Amino acid sequence: MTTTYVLRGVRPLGGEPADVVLDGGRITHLGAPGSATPSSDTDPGVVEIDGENRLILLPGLVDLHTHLREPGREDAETVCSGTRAAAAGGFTAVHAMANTTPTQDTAGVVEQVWRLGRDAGWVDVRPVGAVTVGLGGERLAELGAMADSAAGVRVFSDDGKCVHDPVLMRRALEYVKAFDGVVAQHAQEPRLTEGAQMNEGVVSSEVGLAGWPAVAEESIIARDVLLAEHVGSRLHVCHLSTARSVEIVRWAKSRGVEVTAEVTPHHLLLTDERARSYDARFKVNPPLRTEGDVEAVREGLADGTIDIVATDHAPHPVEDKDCEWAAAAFGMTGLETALSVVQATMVDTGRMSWADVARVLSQAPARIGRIDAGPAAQGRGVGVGEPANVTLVDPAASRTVRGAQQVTASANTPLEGMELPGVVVATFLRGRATVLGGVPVDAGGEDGSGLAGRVGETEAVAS
Ligand SMILES: NC(=O)N[C@@H](CC(=O)O)C(=O)O
Ligand SMILES: [Zn+2]
Ligand SMILES: [Zn+2]
Repeated sequence: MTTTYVLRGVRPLGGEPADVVLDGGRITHLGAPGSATPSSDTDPGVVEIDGENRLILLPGLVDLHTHLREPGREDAETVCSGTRAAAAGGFTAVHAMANTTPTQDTAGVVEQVWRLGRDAGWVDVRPVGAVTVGLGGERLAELGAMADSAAGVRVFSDDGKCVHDPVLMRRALEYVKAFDGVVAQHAQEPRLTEGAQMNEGVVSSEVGLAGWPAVAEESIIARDVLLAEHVGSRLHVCHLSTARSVEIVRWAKSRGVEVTAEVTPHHLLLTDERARSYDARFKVNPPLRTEGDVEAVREGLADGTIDIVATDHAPHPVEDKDCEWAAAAFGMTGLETALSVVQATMVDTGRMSWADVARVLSQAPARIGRIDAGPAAQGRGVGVGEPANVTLVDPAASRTVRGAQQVTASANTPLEGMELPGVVVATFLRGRATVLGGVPVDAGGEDGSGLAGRVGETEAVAS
């Protein structure tokens, strides 16, 4: 039995209140409050949720940059735990980065990750394919075979490492054109960042940690937009973090280069001042930058120079983070807090509307990853007839972030103890609830069979 969900008095994209019905995996009704006819009084297959004219209905969030760690580092995260965390954060699709062990550089490995995602049933998992064999930066991986596999790879990245050889980068850009793919570059000139631990600047010299100059990122982005223009291909810039990176992308777009760019929630919120604590939760690649950089990435996101927010969710086990700064791993979790950080930095500051949030966290990432078409389309909005991939958010609620209480298997959040606005109340994947009452629904598989007995939680939402 599948459940019909009637969402009463919800605000699609933050607009006027409406009634929305999710039935048979699709949005079947969107009308004025009171217009939805299915009722739980007369039909046991109907669950009603009261949005109280406050809850915001967004298209399911799509992450272009997630590290799920499986295969190889299941102690940090698995496809199941990571995608469950994604659903809790309001996501219905994630792109799983290729820096696994073994590397996602063959059709076999990307199909394995894709299958694990499908069996877990929390979100659609779109594996990213490695650009080079083993992320070694020497030989192109089998890009075509990964594109043609069941996983249907469209995004290719050596993330964690930079494709620094310009000849290889050029070949990759040329190659992916054949299947409308995109190369997502981790822009880090390796020679300029040898031994680097944090942003190079006033703070790094004061705390005595080796600095990582902004130009190490900017020089690669500048080179890559020129290469993308030269070969007429699509380039995506991962986790852009400096003011001049924004300037370069703005310039490239003004020339018509097919470049897109992402910023992470942590680069929208935090600065390198955090490194003064020597707390390795703030150690990340690229590093947290300066106040001026934070202002520039916010401005770039608001004016469309930066296309999307991507989490770069990078879980690490406690022994790899709770140690001396220099010995700690780079990376922070982000799936469960991304939407709240965007609300805090962009919506509550008046820089962006909720429709803009839908664009940068769902529609644009779905388009870049080419998952905005086909039967399992994502990021298409909340119109009648669209697949029922939607997220219900309470913008007036807030919570205090506790890494140990998050759904992800790792606790390395840089937001520990921070109070953030916005709570994901419910997430639906093709009409099946993956999260209800703010809690993941352990349904398992596409049939939603696990939903029986969970209706009580739904009533808690409605009351
Ligand atoms: N962002 C990080 O600091 N770490 C990422 C790699 C990456 O995104 O470059 C990881 O895989 O841990
Ligand atoms: Zn990276
Ligand atoms: Zn990453």
